[in-house]
Amino acid sequence: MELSEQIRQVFSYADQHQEEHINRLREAVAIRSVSQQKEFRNETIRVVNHFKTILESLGATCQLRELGNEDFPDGTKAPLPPVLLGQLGSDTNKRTVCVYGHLDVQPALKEDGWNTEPFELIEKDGKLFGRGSTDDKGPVLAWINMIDSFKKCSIPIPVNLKFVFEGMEEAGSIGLHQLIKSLKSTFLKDVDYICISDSYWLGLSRPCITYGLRGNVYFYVEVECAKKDLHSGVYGGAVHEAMTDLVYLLSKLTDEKNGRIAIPGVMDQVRPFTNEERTLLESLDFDECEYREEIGTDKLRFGDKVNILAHRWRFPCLSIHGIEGAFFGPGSKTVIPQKVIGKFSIRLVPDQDPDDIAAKVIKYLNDEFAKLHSPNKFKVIKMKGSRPWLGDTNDTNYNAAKLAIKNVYGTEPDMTREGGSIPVTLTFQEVTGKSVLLLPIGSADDGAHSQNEKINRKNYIDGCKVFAAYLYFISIL
Ligand SMILES: C[C@H](N)C(=O)N[C@@H](Cc1c[nH]cn1)C(=O)O
Ligand SMILES: [Zn+2]
Ligand SMILES: [Zn+2]
Repeated sequence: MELSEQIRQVFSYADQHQEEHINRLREAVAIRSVSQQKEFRNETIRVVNHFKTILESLGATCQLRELGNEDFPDGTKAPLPPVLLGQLGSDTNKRTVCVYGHLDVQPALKEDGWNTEPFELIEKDGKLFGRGSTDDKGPVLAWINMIDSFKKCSIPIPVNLKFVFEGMEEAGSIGLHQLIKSLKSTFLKDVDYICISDSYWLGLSRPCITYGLRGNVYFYVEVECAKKDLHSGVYGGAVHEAMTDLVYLLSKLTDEKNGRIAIPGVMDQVRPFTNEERTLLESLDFDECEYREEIGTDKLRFGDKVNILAHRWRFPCLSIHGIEGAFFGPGSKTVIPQKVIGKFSIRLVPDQDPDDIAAKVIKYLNDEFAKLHSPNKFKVIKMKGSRPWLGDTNDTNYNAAKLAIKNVYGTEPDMTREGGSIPVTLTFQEVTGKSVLLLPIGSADDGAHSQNEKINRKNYIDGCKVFAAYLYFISIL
């Protein structure tokens, strides 16, 4: 099925106005909307207002929905950024597509190993470097560039659009689930399809459609041994050190030889791996060597494509992220930290449930701590949880996306799952009863959450075309 001449005009406009579209990304990247750090909360609020102004300038009607405060473990509070709801078009003869995206980003400091300032968009060799360039400000702006291109060409957008843009996704989408539920019979009532662009291609050149996400459950393990940090020459040998207890506990989370999760019962709800899944994974265009090189490692846990992809997407994994309170700077400080907080999370797959997994983790760590007979204060806290999601790939939403990709890239997309989490995806599906599609535009090597995050100029500009073509096919299928 071919595109109309009008959609081709929109494509030409996007090609000819690349610099304007890149400037939009430059402005957005410059807003330090780091949702996990309280000190940037004003910036997460500012970014939502920034996108409201852009949407309104394109003719959308917008409203901000307040979500109240975030409560922190230390008893403090901070206001949550509002959620931006937008609407463009209300023609009852057209279908309505709801686009979700997030405007917050992961933390980033130049000292983490960035080659450039993370909150300054810098182009080098066709790559646009900057925090949020691919996750998720770039893809959200590709939707906006698409609208701008239709408007400037005076071509009607073939569907009605609704937007749900939030500023807390990287911090677990606090409060958003309740809001989505409350919008069921109002804002979301007439939505026919939902589309999210917040995942990545499997490789560097072949586009994908994503139909599955892992969930996530995040834990803090606190151990406290003293009322202040201690000199290890003066107190070492006399105290039960908090760090020693914590390192022991963290070492008990996975099996030391193969890295499997060692918490009893955690694997019970994982669906069996079928031959059909194996065949699907075998068919995908994925280069193990390219993946290994991108990571910068000589050896992965598995040497073959099927196992690598299965363990990225459809089996759970446990990652230890850091230790708050531990000495980490250069030099050889001889300190015994007073209190340390180990941070780890487990990515979840169907049919695991975050609350059930949390209960198992908390019991296990309490049992292991009891074995130490330590006098230290000990606490395990479940911080946030999100459920895994699987979509149905054989409906108009997915067919429109497949045709859009075929028309923009001249190739069929790979059908992939994603190992990351977008907490609100399943909530959208359950509340609306409508199809949710993940339509990534970024490449596998974009480095979301990592140093030197980027989006390729070509992916950013072509993303706008994919979205235009997708809406066209939604309107005619
Ligand atoms: C896939 C998406 N772009 C993403 O990066 N999601 C985050 C969301 C998150 C943060 N904490 C828990 N979930 C992710 O998968 O880490
Ligand atoms: Zn992210
Ligand atoms: Zn994201």
